[in-house]
Amino acid sequence: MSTPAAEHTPGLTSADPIAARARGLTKAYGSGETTVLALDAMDVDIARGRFTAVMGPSGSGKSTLMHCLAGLDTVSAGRVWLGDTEITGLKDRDLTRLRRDRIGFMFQSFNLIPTLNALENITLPMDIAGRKPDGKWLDQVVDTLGLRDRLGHRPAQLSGGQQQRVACARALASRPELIFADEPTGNLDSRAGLEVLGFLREAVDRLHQTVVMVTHDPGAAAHSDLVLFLVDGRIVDEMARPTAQAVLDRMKRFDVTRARSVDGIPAPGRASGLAPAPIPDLAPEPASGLAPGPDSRRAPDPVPGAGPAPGEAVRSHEPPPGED
Ligand SMILES: Nc1ncnc2c1ncn2[C@@H]1O[C@H](COP(=O)(O)OP(=O)(O)OP(=O)(O)O)[C@@H](O)[C@H]1O
Repeated sequence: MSTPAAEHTPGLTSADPIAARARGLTKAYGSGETTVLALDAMDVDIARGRFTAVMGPSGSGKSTLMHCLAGLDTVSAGRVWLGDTEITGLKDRDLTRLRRDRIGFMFQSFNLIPTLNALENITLPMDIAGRKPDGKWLDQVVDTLGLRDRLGHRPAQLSGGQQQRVACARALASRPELIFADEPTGNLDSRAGLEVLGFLREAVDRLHQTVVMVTHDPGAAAHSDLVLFLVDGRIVDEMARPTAQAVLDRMKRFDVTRARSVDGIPAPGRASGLAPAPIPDLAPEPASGLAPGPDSRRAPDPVPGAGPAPGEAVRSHEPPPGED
């Protein structure tokens, strides 16, 4: 939503400290007649220490927003900050370091390394960065997520829910300023999904982490403190203390609006038959050059569990937290 600075910016009351911020955030894909405006001059503030959900119809720009806030994708216009650091304009190498040190990622496919046990997977991003885990914090994360007796197990020896908990612990382990979760329950049955949402909630309530979660599921969004609703690359509404029913009702209204809009003039950010964006491929420490753009995106790995060998971890299509 592009709002004048003096007005309320979605995601925040004036008293909240800010974990991430975007102003005039614009992302266009393609050029000329085939241009798709995925984000349309968006202003947003992500409150620190809170759980924010991002919802909206398919193609509304949710993943693009997450990628741009996380510095996984370049912006076409506008500015993005992580805390006080402006990330737009950072060199690729600095961006990589910032993501590794300050951001945690959780994705739909857990992206664990099959040959490493749970503990090794959890600490892998820090190992790659040459950082020693904070033992006390790690213990707290492991216990909060109920993984204590599973640390020596490899992913194949864990249930889907346990694997996602390991992915959650990996995102939390370095105590990042901000955790981005893209459909983190998408590959889980409802019980395991609920469990993971409960852990994300606890990460915010007990461990004082900040979580931004993209989801299609009103039930998942109901675990958040605040839901931001996107339509055609703009934030059109927000809902504090959401319930699943209230979120569902709000989403239904978008369907009606969109159906009307399809009959008439297409909305600016409407998809032009393109598939939603897969997670971009990220190299570990790019030697130089440009931040990963849309062309660097690869289709997701179709073979579940067929993750890369340990040495290839950083080339995965869905970057483990801070491991990019
Ligand atoms: N690499 C790309 N090249 C061209 N267009 C893209 C690319 N990535 C995304 N888009 C377009 O940008 C718009 C927003 O996509 P995005 O993936 O952010 O939406 P979304 O809300 O996350 O969708 P979904 O809920 O289906 O995952 C869509 O119209 C999409 O087709």
